[in-house]
Amino acid sequence: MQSALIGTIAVPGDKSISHRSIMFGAISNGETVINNFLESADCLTTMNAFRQLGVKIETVDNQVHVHGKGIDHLVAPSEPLNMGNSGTTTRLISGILASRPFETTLVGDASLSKRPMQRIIEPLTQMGAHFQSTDGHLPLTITGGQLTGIDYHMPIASAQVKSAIILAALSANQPTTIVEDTKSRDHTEAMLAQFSPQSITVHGNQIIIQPHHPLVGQTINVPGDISSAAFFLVAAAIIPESNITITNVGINPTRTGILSVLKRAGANINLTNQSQTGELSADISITATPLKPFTITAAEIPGLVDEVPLLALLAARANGISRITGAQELRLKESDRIKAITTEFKKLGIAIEELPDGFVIDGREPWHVVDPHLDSYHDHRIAMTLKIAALLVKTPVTINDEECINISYPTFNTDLAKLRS
Ligand SMILES: O=C(O)C1=C[C@@H](OP(=O)(O)O)[C@@H](O)[C@H](O)C1
Ligand SMILES: C=C(OP(=O)(O)O)C(=O)O
Repeated sequence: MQSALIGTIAVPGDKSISHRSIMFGAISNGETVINNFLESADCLTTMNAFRQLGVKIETVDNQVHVHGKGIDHLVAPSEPLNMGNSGTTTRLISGILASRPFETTLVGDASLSKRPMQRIIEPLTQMGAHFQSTDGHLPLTITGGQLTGIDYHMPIASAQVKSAIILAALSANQPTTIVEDTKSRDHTEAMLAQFSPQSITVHGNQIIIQPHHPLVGQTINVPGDISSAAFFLVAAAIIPESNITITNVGINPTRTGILSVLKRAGANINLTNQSQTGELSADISITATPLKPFTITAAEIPGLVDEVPLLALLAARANGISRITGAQELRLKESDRIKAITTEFKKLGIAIEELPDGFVIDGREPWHVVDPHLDSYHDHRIAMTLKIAALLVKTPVTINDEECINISYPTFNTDLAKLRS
C-alpha cells in the first residue's frame, strides 16, 4: 500500500493550448513564440503536420518558434498527414484545411481510425468543403474550397468540433455564428481573441466569427495541464495523509470541473498565486480527507470530460454510492472509457456498475484484487488512472502498454516518483 504523497511539483504544459498555439502560429503573420509547449506525442503530431504544410517550426532553448506567413501560404503536403492518436489534431486541422485550395489526406492509428469524424464533416461540408471518408472515419480526404459562413447550433458539446468551425470560419465569405447548449473548453476563442481581436465576439454561449481580419504572431505562455495535474490531485485526495502542491496549473473555468467535484466530495483544496501571463493559472494544494459520495450529471461533463476515469476512482474511495451520468462521449475517446474503467476496476474488486452513459460506484466496498493483469486499452488516460489505482492495492499488478502515457504526459512516472515519500 502506498505511503502518503508529499511535495511540490509542476506538471507539463496544457495539451489543448499547445496544439492551438502551433495552429494559430502557423496561420498567422509573423513569429509566434511558445513557452512551456507540451512535448508529448499528440502535440508533436500537430507540429509535424504543420511542417509538412510548409511552416517553419523550430525549438530553441525550450521555446518553440513558429514562423507563420498566413493561412494562404500553407502548401499541399507531399504525402498523407499522419494524425497518430490525436483527435484534437485531426478535427482542428480539418477546419484549417477546409478552405485550402488543395487536397489533403489524413490517416491515423487504429484507435483514431475508429473515432467519429462525421461531427466535423457535417458542418464543414455545409460551409463548402469536400470530404471523402469510409463511413465518417479516417482515412479522410479533404478538398478545400471557397467557404460560406453558417449559423450552427452545436448538436453535441465538443470543443474540437466548435474549434474546427471557428478555424474554417476565418476564411469564409460572411460571418459565422455558433451556439452551444453547454459551454465546452474555450481555448480556441481565447487564443483567437489574442491573435486577432476583431475576428471574434462571444456573448455567453454564442460565438460570432468575422472572417478575413489579419492574425498576428504572439507569445504564448502555456500553463500546466489541469488534466495532467488531476492524476495527482485525485491520488492525494485518496491516499491518507497526503499533502501536495502543483504549481502553475491552468484554471480556465471551462476546465475546472474536477476541482468542483473534489470540493463536493469534501477534499481540502486551496488555490494560491493566481496569475495571468496567458490563460489564468494558480498553484493548487490538496490534503487527504475522508471523502463523501457525489453525483455528476450531463451539464457538468464538458468541464471535466477527460477526468471522468479519475473521478470514478475518487468515487471508489468515497464513503457511499456515487453516480456519474451523461458521459456517453467517453465511449468515443481513445478507447471506450466507460467499458475500460468498468472492466479494469472490477479486476481490482471495486463495486462498479456500468451504465450506458456512466457508472454507479459504491466506495464502501473493500477492494480485493481478482485479476492482477490490467489493460490500458492503449489509452493514456486509462493507463495513468490505473497506475494511481494500483498505488492503493497490496498485490502487485501489471498494466499493458504503459508507454501510451507518452500521448499526453511523457514525464508522468518521474513526476509521480517526486511525490512518493
Ligand atoms: O479541444 C480539445 O483540445 C479537446 C476537447 C475534448 O474533446 P471533445 O471536443 O471531443 O469533447 C477533450 O476530450 C480532448 O482531450 C481535448
Ligand atoms: C480525448 C483526448 O484527446 P484527443 O481527442 O485529442 O485524442 C484526451 O486527451 O483524453
